[in-house]
Amino acid sequence: MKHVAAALAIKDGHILLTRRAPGQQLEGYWEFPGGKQEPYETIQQCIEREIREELSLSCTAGNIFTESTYRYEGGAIKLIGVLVDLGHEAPELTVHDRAEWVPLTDMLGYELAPADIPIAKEVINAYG
Ligand SMILES: Nc1nc2c([nH]c(=O)n2[C@H]2C[C@H](O)[C@@H](COP(=O)(O)OP(=O)(O)OP(=O)(O)O)O2)c(=O)[nH]1
Repeated sequence: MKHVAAALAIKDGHILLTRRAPGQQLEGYWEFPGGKQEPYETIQQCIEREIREELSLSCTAGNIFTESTYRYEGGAIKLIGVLVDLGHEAPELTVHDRAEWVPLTDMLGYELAPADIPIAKEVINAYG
């Protein structure tokens, strides 16, 4: 199964969500920044690389918070939510068309990628 790292950047009651751009799989859905784990990297290295590539930010990834398995038409993924401190710099988007710091209590009002919903609920329970 494909392992996908998802950055859970939580700060001051908000979380960073990014929107998948036109032309991508799951276009228009909001998600946690991140991407597929390469075989040579840890989940933390994967998050740090994806944050650099997608948001042009450097960060240190922390612990795994939780995981969710979801079966899309194209195959199943294991989405691994990793806590990350992004500091206060503004992201520069390279693959997404929007990014927003969303109040935790509003997160479920965004059209999240289906695999993200159980993780979002756990984040709200723990931090909301
Ligand atoms: N990055 C990220 N991907 C997610 C989330 N939720 C979710 O279902 N996914 C899915 C979308 C993609 O099918 C897969 C992650 O792949 P990716 O972000 O590298 O996107 P991609 O497949 O377009 O990348 P690529 O083949 O072009 O390398 O996981 C999420 O919160 N963050």
